[in-house]
Amino acid sequence: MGEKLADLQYQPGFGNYFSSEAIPGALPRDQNSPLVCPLGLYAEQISGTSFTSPRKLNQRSWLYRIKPSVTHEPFKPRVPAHTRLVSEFDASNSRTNPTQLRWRPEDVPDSPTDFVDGLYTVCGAGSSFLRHGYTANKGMKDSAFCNADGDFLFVPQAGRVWIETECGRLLVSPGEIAVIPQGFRFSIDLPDGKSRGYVAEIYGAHFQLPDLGPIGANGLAAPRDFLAPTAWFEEGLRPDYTIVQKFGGELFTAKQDFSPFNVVAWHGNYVPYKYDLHKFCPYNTVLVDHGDPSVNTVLTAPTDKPGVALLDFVIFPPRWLVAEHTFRPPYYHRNCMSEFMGLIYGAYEAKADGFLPGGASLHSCMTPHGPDTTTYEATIARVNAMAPSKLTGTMAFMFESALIPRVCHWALESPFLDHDYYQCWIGLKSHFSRISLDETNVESTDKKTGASE
Ligand SMILES: O=C(O)Cc1cc(O)ccc1O
Ligand SMILES: [Fe+2]
Repeated sequence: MGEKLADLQYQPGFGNYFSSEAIPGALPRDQNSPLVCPLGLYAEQISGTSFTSPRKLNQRSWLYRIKPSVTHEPFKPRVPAHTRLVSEFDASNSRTNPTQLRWRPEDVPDSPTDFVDGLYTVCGAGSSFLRHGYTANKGMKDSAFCNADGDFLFVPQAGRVWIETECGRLLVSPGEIAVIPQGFRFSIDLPDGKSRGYVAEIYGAHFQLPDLGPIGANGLAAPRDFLAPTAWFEEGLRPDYTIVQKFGGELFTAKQDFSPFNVVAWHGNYVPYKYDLHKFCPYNTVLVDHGDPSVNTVLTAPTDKPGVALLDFVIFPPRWLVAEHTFRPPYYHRNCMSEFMGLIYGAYEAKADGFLPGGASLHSCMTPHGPDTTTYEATIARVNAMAPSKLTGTMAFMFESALIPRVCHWALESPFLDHDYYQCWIGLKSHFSRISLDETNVESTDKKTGASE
């Protein structure tokens, strides 16, 4: 594994037309599909958008491989069937639940579990948007996974993942994310022996960088910080290799006698990629009021309605808090969008305890939520000492979606479900007084911080 980890090369850029050769000269120069390809390779196109999608949305890549991906035995339903993977959400496997839900981190199992076995669905909607988690303690051996249904956004939380793909390899550490678009075959190994994380799956859309509007041309996630792999291939016989294909929410397997990672060169703009969340350039309040979390959007998967996301991937990274006479933690709110949150490390600003790294919370459409009692009381106790402060050592994130998720039965019955979650708000007491103290507070806050002088 150490040898595998060394010297990984990436190509920077988001949405670029990349090209990469593991052997110089492997890429046809003047056309995509020559009569005979250089080095005797097969040409194969992978289309991530319909052929006729508008040019600015069109995504496809050309792979030049030792054998084409079609060379395998027929697909058969996978045995054993996967019990915790759901994609058609209905009353048989899930229910809606408007209450605030929170889960403690799942344990990584003791029994040998690779990424495919360790992938489980927490919640989702229709057949169009899902959130999964995974826990794994062994690499995928002689097998590759292919999601024919949609794109995977990986958010490892503990333990790195080594992802071999048809375009090359990605090493993804907690604090980084990776996107494996629909249809790419990939295999996951675990350099640290085990890994746990979150996965969002989207159907029918790909991730884009958000528009920056009045922020301007720079800020948030910079295109050059996204890294695509460079061509890498395996050759030779692999007598018992299995392709596991998720297709219509069900798993199928097919045997072949070679590695699917046999692409010697490729070019195109449909690629897996990774991004280090620590490179995010956050924008934030510099005078008053807590801004909406959309300002921290890393990637967005749009719906047809302008500004309405199938999935926004939003982060809450380390940053300075400087707002004056402002309640700095998230405000209390209800949202027509549904919010699934996870914590990669540290503590989240709205929850003093109970929201643990590796855990998750779900505040569905119009379900009220906000800071817990401890956070609220501690914040207003500091009303006269609001010096600039830095949030450090934390990385939380949110999958925010226009769809209303159904929650899988097993997730509602899980021993990791925190039945006392509601208690964190029960202690919020009335501070109501008919005589407002606001004006005096404002004045003393500004004087004490010195920040506005
Ligand atoms: O609910 C949450 O903690 C996420 C969130 C954070 C924030 O700063 C503002 C709104 C919001 O939904
Ligand atoms: Fe929220």
